[in-house]
Amino acid sequence: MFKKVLIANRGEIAVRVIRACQELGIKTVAVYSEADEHSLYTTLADECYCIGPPQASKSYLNIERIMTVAEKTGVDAIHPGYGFLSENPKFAKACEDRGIVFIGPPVEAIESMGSKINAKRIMKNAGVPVLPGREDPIEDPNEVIEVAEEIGYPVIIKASAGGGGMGMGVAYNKQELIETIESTKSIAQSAFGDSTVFIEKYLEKPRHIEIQILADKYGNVVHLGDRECSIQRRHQKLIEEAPAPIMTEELRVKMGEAAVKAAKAINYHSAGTVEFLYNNGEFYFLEMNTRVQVEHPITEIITGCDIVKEQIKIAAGEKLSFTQEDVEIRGHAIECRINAEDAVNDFIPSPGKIKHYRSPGGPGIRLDSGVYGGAEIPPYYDSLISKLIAYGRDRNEAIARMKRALSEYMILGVITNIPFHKAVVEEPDFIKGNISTHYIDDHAEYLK
Ligand SMILES: Nc1ncc2cc(-c3cccc4ccccc34)c(N3CC[C@@H](N)C3)nc2n1
Ligand SMILES: [Ca+2]
Repeated sequence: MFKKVLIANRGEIAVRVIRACQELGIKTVAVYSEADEHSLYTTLADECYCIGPPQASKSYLNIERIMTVAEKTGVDAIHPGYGFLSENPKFAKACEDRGIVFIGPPVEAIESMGSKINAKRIMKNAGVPVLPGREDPIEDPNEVIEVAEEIGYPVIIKASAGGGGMGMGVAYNKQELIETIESTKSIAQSAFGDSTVFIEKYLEKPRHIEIQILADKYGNVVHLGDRECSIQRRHQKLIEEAPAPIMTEELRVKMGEAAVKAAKAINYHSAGTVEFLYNNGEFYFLEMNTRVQVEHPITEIITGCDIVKEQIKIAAGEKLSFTQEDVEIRGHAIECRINAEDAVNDFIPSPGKIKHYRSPGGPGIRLDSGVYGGAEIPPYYDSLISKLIAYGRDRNEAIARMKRALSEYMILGVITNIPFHKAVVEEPDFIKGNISTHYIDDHAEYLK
């Protein structure tokens, strides 16, 4: 097992990884920018080093500075968390070149899943259901018009180097298709330096259901069930839950098998998530995320599995200590992402100093927080303050506990989206489980 690990991240996920390391008896090294000098995670780590000014490009995205600290402190491994360098193959490679274990998947897996066209082609060949369309780059618009007519409008044009909703355009007819190809190509070129785009059938109101995977370095792959992540705004998830309200035992087995097949197809190891679109009974591969995700705690709570500890053990060369038969889903968990943003004012970020802070608690409540009373929320990074998770024996109990915890949670000094979350957990459609990726748009009036 590792003796010392560097956490190349900040905020609540840095706290989360430090906690997992402490439980495994591993020493921790934190890195921080000048904006995070007095943050919670730096006080919990055994050692901490400043790696630069607040701008992410000069700190949390600066591979050389992180490597310098890693080598100076003699760490055995680096955990990238999520975001920042977590899905950057160059970072994973830089670790390996220095004999430092990257706590994540093989470099090749990060690379292949980073190309959405490549990922789709691999999954289709592996027998994983994919949306109708083509898995090769669009060259000749006329040929694409034929494909669009074959699969039927509406169609969606997606950037292969995109992901998480960046670089997508929907076309409802031939005219729009030609325009959408051009506009998506130019966005892709300027955003990712790669104008490769592809076409697929557009689903009007799908649900976003994802499967959590754990795979060791010896070919053992298990899934830890499903999560519903449809309540998003501009591709930023706000509320996630496990299991998905529409999930049945039979569908979970089918989606779980597809996700395990996907992981095996790319010789995956570590924690990973296979994202699917679900549409009246059918599900289709969307993307594979080669990192631990923000919403991993809801899966931890209903399975009893510590995903971050499993990741560390896998990276250290241990075999999975359980099989698929051992995985049991019990109860229901909901996560609300608590952001320093003003939901009433178009969700604009609201950085600043937390003047008063009182955490919720009691039965079924878990709070993964990156802050404390008096902490500064900097404007340089995403606005996530903490994740409030409520567990119940069933979905109604989880909702009742979330409602209670949201009313207990007090954060004064910055504006948060707690009022938004309170409105959602009382909204009739949400309570009935009638949610899709258009939930927020469809309930904008109610959620004001
Ligand atoms: N063929 C087809 N049909 C409908 C889709 C709808 C979305 C989508 C669009 C808007 C919000 C979403 C929220 C969760 C999941 C997907 C979405 C979508 N996304 C959004 C982010 C990226 N993961 C892909 N791809 C789609 N692809
Ligand atoms: Ca993704």
